Amino acid sequence: MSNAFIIDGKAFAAQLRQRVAAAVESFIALTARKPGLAVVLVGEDPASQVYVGSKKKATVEAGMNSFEHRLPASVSQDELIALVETLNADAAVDGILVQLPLPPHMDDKAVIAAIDPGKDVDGFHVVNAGRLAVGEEAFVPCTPLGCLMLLKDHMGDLSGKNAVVIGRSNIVGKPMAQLLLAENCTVTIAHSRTQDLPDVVRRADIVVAAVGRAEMVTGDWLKPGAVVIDVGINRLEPEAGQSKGRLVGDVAFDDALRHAGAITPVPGGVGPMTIACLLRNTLVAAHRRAGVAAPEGI
Ligand SMILES: NC(=O)C1=CN([C@@H]2O[C@H](COP(=O)(O)OP(=O)(O)OC[C@H]3O[C@@H](n4cnc5c(N)ncnc54)[C@H](OP(=O)(O)O)[C@@H]3O)[C@@H](O)[C@H]2O)C=CC1
Ligand SMILES: Nc1nc(=O)c2c([nH]1)NC[C@@H]1CN(c3ccc(C(=O)N[C@@H](CCC(=O)O)C(=O)O)cc3)C=[N+]21
Repeated sequence: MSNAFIIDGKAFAAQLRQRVAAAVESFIALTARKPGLAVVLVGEDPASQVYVGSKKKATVEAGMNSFEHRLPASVSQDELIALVETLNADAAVDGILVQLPLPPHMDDKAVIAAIDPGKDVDGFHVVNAGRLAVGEEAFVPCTPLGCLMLLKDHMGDLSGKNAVVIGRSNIVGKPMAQLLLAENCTVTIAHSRTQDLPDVVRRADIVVAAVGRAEMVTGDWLKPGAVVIDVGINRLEPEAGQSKGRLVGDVAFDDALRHAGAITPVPGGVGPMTIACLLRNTLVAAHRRAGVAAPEGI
């Protein structure tokens, strides 16, 4: 089999960000204010600091206000919730993102529950998860939304396709499965207790890997021609003489290339789409709060 098509998430994300930036200009002309995204980072986790930095840069580049709140890891859950409530009440804030994971003394669920569902641009609040599950308009988590955009762009109609989602987290696997189901796929959700995972994956026309295990999915697991979306972000140990290890996905990329029909790379695949979809959700939140129609097809 010839080499798979490489789905360029970075390029798709750049185009989406341009559409968002154009829509931001129209929003400002209409309402005389900028959409605003508040990002809350608790603690000093270096990977989280990098993500928050790139979110801020992308937000400002799209013409939106970025409000960054960095709190020490020692902050209490009540103090964090008090900050979230201040942001809920702040008219300049359209979207609120509390960077996960939170320090161990905090309960993610309680903090997410404090976010106004209308400002929950991560789509993590139970109200948004419930709306997605029953097919009502919802804020959809950015990573699965970005994966779905790439799939539809590459494949067109997804009706009747066999889709296997590996991973069942509330932020990636479960909402990804809901989105694929809404597109009329036949969806299987695999996880750490799944038996014969390679055989399950071999039946899939679409594979979404969201596990967090470096290069777990190998080429021989794939049905020839399958479309593979690799959500995993795993940092390998540095090689001799290097300070940083390589970033790899949950799929053994070079091996999968020889079996898949198409595949997203890591980096440059799903990651940039997550950030672009965060801007997209913030734009939509701003329109809803202002009571004006959001542009079509964003
Ligand atoms: N590109 C991006 O924008 C983003 C990337 N990520 C990355 O995606 C990956 C997944 O993230 P997230 O969903 O938050 O991770 P979680 O750790 O919350 O979930 C991992 C899932 O994988 C399952 N799993 C673990 N081991 C196996 C195994 N051996 N076989 C089958 N399933 C297994 C777990 O099963 P069980 O439920 O049974 O424990 C769980 O459902 C990570 O690498 C993360 O860094 C995450 C968010 C955004
Ligand atoms: N409340 C919350 N919302 C999130 O959306 C959220 C979160 N918490 N916690 C952490 C995860 C992870 N995540 C990523 C975003 C962008 C890239 C990304 O842009 N990756 C680049 C590479 C980046 C690099 O080089 O390190 C790429 O794949 O090309 C990756 C991962 C969002 N997350």
